[in-house]
Parts: sequence; structure tokens; C-alpha cells
Amino acid sequence: MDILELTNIHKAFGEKIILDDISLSVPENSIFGFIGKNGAGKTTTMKLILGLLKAERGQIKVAGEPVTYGQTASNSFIGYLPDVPEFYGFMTASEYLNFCGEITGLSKYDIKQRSKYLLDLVGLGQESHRIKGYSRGMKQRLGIAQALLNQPKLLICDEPSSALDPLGRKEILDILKGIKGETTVLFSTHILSDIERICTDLAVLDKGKIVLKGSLADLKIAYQHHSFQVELIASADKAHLMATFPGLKDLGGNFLEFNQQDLSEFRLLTYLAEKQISFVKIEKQAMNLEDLFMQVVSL
Ligand SMILES: Nc1ncnc2c1ncn2[C@@H]1O[C@H](COP(=O)(O)OP(=O)(O)OP(=O)(O)O)[C@@H](O)[C@H]1O
Repeated sequence: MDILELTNIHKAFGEKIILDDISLSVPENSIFGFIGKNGAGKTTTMKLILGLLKAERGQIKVAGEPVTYGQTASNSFIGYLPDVPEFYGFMTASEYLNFCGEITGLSKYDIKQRSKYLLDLVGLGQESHRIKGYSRGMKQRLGIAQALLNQPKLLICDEPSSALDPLGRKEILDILKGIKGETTVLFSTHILSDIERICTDLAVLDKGKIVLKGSLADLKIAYQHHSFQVELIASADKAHLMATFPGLKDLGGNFLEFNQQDLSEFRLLTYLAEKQISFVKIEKQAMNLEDLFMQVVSL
């Protein structure tokens, strides 16, 4: 089942089209990475899902419920972490979650149980200082705890890791990965390695269109390229190979890149053996998300 469905969403600010009839489905229990360059329209999409902005056309459903602009019924299924979460700095984390729980109508018992569980989950269980002294990473972690308070079916995080140092980013990514199975996570980012580390599914937004979407595993197979890097012993063999296999890339030194779709590792090795061409190594080039991104996004 898809927990979130966007169908033919069109959104413009004045003359500027931000989302040009985009459709997107987020499978339940996935960790879904929403990728786009700065200004691509990621926050706009999230605000549409939360009913905080109105699309000119299209439909959004959360857990099967249509989203209506200005009404927040479907938001009862959503936990939201904005890119810069705001808190009451004079409170402690526990006081803050207690306050949020009371606003949302949770019982005292549930607030206590849930707060303890969530503060431990985000590594703030032993933290007794006031929030005003928190680092940015700690605030993001508290923001995740707050967004999870109501046991949402969908957790939406707007660039939760982008402004953090590597350790802070790792902590956030570990938390998001750890809650897989408890809720579905949709998070936006422009850091491709973060997607690669934890996401099961992704979509790339570029110039108002979804230019790539699907499960990470399927996309890597679909866009896989058969490419080998060969390091030769004698540079004199380079010219010969380049004449035999058109389209080879000269990587400088004694390095060549073979990227012909029809050239198997076996055929290449056989050829090198037959012609007695010596090499230091042959390396199959793994497809990473950055290669994929470069193929689909206009630079
Ligand atoms: N209320 C608004 N009125 C006019 N233009 C807006 C408004 N909100 C956003 N925009 C513009 O829409 C475009 C998309 O903005 P958005 O914040 O959704 O992008 P983003 O992908 O989240 O970017 P970033 O990664 O920088 O946060 C930008 O060009 C932005 O300037």
C-alpha cells in the first residue's frame, strides 16, 4: 500500500512553475528520499502535503485520505520536522514533549511513556539542560522525537541532515533508519550519500518534473552500466586497444575506461590474453547514486 500519493500536482508561484504535473507514490514502511537541488521545490511539495499551500491542480492523499488546503484532518497521520525547527528554549526536552503531548490531547500516561521512549531513541534520554543550550544536531533530534510523539503513519523531514557535521548527520540518519517498520519516512535532501546510506526508495525533482523514481535497488539495476577501468603495464598497448574498441575513454597515464554495453568482463579478459596485453588490474566500476543523478538531472 502507498501511504502517500500525489497525482498530477501542479504548483506555480506567479509565472514560475515549481511543480509541473508531478505524480509520486510513497510505499508504506519505506524510507523515501526526495532529492532536488536548492530551490527545486522540495519544501513546496511538503507544504502541499501538509495542506499549508494550495496546488492549482492535482490530488494528494495521505493514508488514503485526501488532503485539503487549510484543513488538517490528514495531518493527524503525519509527523513533520521542518528544516529549522523552533522550540521554547527555556524548556528541557522532556518538558517540551510534555507540552506538545498536552496540546495534542495525549493522556498523561501516554505522554510519559512515549516521551521516555522517544528521548532514549534520539539519544536525549539523559539530557537535563534547557533547549537553548542545544547544538543544531540535538535540536534536530528533539524535532524528530516531537514529530514522532503522535505515532504518525508518515514522518516528513525537510532536509534533516543538510546543515549538520558528519557526526550529526550520521546520528540523524541512524535514527531515521532505526524507525523503519514503525512509520514511513519521507525526507528531502540534496546529499546523495545520505540517500544511499538509508533509503529504500527515492524520487528526483528537477525543473518541476520527477525525472527519476523507484526503489534504489531497481534503479541501480535499470541504470547499471557495464564499465571497466583497466590499468595497462605498457602505455604502447593503449593505442592498439583504442583502435579495436571504439568509444574507449582515455583516463590518462596507463588507464583506460571500457564502457561498451555489449562488452563482458570475460570477452575483455580473453581479448587481452589473446593479444598478450599485460595489465596491472581490471576493475568493474560500481554504479553509485551520483552517476545516476548526473544522468537524469540537467546541470
Ligand atoms: N511563497 C513563495 N512565493 C514565491 N516563491 C516561492 C515561495 N515559496 C518558495 N518559492 C520559490 O519556489 C522555489 C522552490 O522553493 P522550495 O523552498 O520549495 O525549494 P527547495 O527545493 O526546498 O529548496 P532548498 O533546498 O533551497 O530548501 C524557489 O525558487 C523559491 O524561491
